[in-house]
Amino acid sequence: MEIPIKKLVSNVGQTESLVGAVVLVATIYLLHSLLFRGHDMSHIPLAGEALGSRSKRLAEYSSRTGKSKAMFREEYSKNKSVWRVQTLDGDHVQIPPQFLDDIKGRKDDEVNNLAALDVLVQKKYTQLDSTSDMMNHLVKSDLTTSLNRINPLLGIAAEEAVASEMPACEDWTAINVNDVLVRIIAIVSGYIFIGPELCRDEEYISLSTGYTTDAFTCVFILAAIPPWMRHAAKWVIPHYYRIGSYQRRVRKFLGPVIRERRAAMLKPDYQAPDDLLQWTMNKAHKWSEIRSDDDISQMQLRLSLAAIHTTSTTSTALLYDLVTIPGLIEALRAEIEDVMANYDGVLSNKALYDMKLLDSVMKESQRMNPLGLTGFPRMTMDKGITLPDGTYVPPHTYMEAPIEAIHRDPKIYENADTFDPYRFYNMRKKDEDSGKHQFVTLGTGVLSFGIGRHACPGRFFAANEIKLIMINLIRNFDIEQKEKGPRYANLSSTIVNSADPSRELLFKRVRT
Ligand code: HEM
Repeated sequence: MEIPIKKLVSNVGQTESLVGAVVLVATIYLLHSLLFRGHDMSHIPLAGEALGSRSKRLAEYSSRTGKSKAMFREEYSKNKSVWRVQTLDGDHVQIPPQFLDDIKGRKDDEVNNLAALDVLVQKKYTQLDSTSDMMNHLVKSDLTTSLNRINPLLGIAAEEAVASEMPACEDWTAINVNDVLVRIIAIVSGYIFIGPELCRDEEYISLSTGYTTDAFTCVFILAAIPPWMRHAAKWVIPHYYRIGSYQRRVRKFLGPVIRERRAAMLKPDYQAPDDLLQWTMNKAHKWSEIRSDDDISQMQLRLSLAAIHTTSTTSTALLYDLVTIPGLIEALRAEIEDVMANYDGVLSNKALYDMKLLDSVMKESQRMNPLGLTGFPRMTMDKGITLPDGTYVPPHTYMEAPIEAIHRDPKIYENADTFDPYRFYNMRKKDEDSGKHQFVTLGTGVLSFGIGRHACPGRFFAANEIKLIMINLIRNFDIEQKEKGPRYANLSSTIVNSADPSRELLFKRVRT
């Protein structure tokens, strides 16, 4: 067959360009791997070494059939010191409980939580901000210290939100409890974050719940593809665009409110609202991170990211646990009625403190079902660190604690795989003075709120919020699992260990 000379010349040209391109890419790749090769971590044992290849280990880590959970538990029981898990984002070093005190005591320029959170939320590609100094300050110094004062408001908010969001349930009714809880928690949190009127606005509910869902869907999609593709890939992920749209919408929603409040604050007799938006406005001038009203609005979105789905998924997991333990709902109802009678029906901070079975069940549920297989994300900074047993962890290494496996450690807990509603209740009874063993108490045995300086500052608020919502659900409804059998399994893959949001529970009203 005759090949036209022109086509031949052009094919040769194309082939040469192709070869040239391949050589160029290969050279860049080689140079990149030589110049920016990760630090040597071969002295740290690798999880799944026996699988033989990186691709097999990655497949196991990201399988959707709970293989990563089994892997974390097995490696945890095998290793005495730190060990590594291979991920698409490099090796993640796992910290056993005996080193947590050492690491939590180190300064932020040695091990840093924000640098690790940036990796966790794929900030390089998503530009997502998780927390900030001012947000921590507001939650610690304004929200938590106000709990005595705002608890009655939180009680009203919880009662109203359960009443408005739960269907009538005159007979047994199947409900996707996670969907309902997300809305209830957005409204109750919003009551304190932006006030009783705005928290019920559908735009606020959509912003405060949707932002996290879209942001984390984007993060999970990005985390599942090789890093070199992420910058390009993000442009075809619809959730990526939505992150920007929430940021624009919150500006439009809260901008006029902030301006109105600021104008009203000039009037001498103005009673400023007692909510987190107002506390942010009052202190904005002291924080360099707040340069405009827009920054104040964006703070509310970031707050939702930290506060709403963490609390709703914790509550969903708790309800899934409650319904599988015969007699537990009745026992909790009896405790609630007793304590309420002692406090003339007022759900004060102290009354909630006295609901010790409820508190114990919440902590046991968190122990059995932490939201992640790992927690306590920390990044080593420029120098790397040497652990108490002499192991060196190089600079810029992502570290975390295998918290699900720690929570099931038989050396820490008797019958660690059994849900014991009275576990922490009994421990608290024996050890009453120390304040230990409460839902909000930190320790190396239950790490769901982290540990140390950067542990969750919102846990006191979350504890009261969950209690108040549970009190309203338990007093008003009988609750059962829809599909009989074992507790609904968690969704588990990579480091995720979330209550399955698609399952239903049955509710029947017992009190009108
Ligand atoms: C049950 C619900 C919640 C869970 C399970 C939870 C869990 C966590 C965890 C694991 C951390 C990281 C701790 C560490 O790295 O050591 C954290 C940090 C944080 N949480 Fe929560 N959280 C919850 C609710 C809340 C709420 C309601 C708020 C706000 C009102 C909040 C605000 C924060 C903030 C600001 C940080 C960053 C702390 C820092 O960087 O120093 N959280 N949370």
